[in-house]
Amino acid sequence: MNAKTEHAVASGAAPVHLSNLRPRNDGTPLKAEWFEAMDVNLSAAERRAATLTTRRTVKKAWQAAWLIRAIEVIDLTTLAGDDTPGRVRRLCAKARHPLRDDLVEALGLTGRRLTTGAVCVYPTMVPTAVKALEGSGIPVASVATGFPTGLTPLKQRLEEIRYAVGEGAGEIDIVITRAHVLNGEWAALYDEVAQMREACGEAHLKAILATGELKTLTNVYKASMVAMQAGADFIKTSTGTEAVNATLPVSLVMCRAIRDYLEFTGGVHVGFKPAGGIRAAKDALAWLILMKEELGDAWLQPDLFRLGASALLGDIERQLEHYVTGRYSSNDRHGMG
Ligand SMILES: O=C[C@H](O)COP(=O)(O)O
Repeated sequence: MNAKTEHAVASGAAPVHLSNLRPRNDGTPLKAEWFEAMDVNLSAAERRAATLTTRRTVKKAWQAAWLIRAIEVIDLTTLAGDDTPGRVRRLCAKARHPLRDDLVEALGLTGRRLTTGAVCVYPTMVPTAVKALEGSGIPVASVATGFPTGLTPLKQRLEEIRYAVGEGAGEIDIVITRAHVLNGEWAALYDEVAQMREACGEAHLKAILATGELKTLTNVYKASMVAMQAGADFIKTSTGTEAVNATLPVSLVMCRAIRDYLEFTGGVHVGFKPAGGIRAAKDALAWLILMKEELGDAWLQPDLFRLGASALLGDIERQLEHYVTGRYSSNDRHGMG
């Protein structure tokens, strides 16, 4: 790599300051007038989403810089029934050192802090992750509230949040009750998310809408708005277990809701997290383009944007290796994530 491209990689992915977190979203009272008349046009959303990746392409050095940024916003995730402390420790080691040393050096990033945005695990794995990430500044995110369906009594769901926070999780990924959306029970949805936010204390709350189960994009918009009014710091597409997980049209609608909320509140920034099935580096680029086009550069930082993914990092590393060496290596050279 020559000096010019090295500079593009290094400067395109400026260091991220985790201590500089955004203020929490305090929410608002439930305001149905902000969403009740909304009717999202499905084909218009699909058309706009399809043009995003064709109108803007990211090439060579800038692509490498964007992939570095993608690494910095990954919530590196393991949410499997056979998770063990050993697997979580290996994932945390990968979060601390997401790229091989030879690639870091070839990309001109030696000495620069490079980690994933967070590590995301089940509640009982939080203590292991907290210990493994000690001193790294990488937050531990925990799913909670009966993930992935949320169909346990509210009392238990709130207790689960308090448990994860008590064990050191700085971020809580909650799931909503889909039935509240499907039945138009907006006050019930608002109350549920508001109680969950309260149970989070200082921890940031990401509200998983499970958009693949909400039937319409209009429901996605309304659920997004209600979750933000109830104080969600992030809205997140999916658990990774729905039949349909993160898609660009759904993400577009959620970004528009974030933009409207910013405008209605006079400046409250809410983050966005697509998750589920995001495995290819080119998908990560598509979502970064969406954020830049729809919400602007502030949403290219980990305090306002995360990619929830268990298997994306391996492909990003593979693409960066190709950028540096001109060759592809086999998938099994790129370990967890
Ligand atoms: O929240 C993150 C998702 O569970 C990850 O889904 P994935 O395993 O399809 O990447």
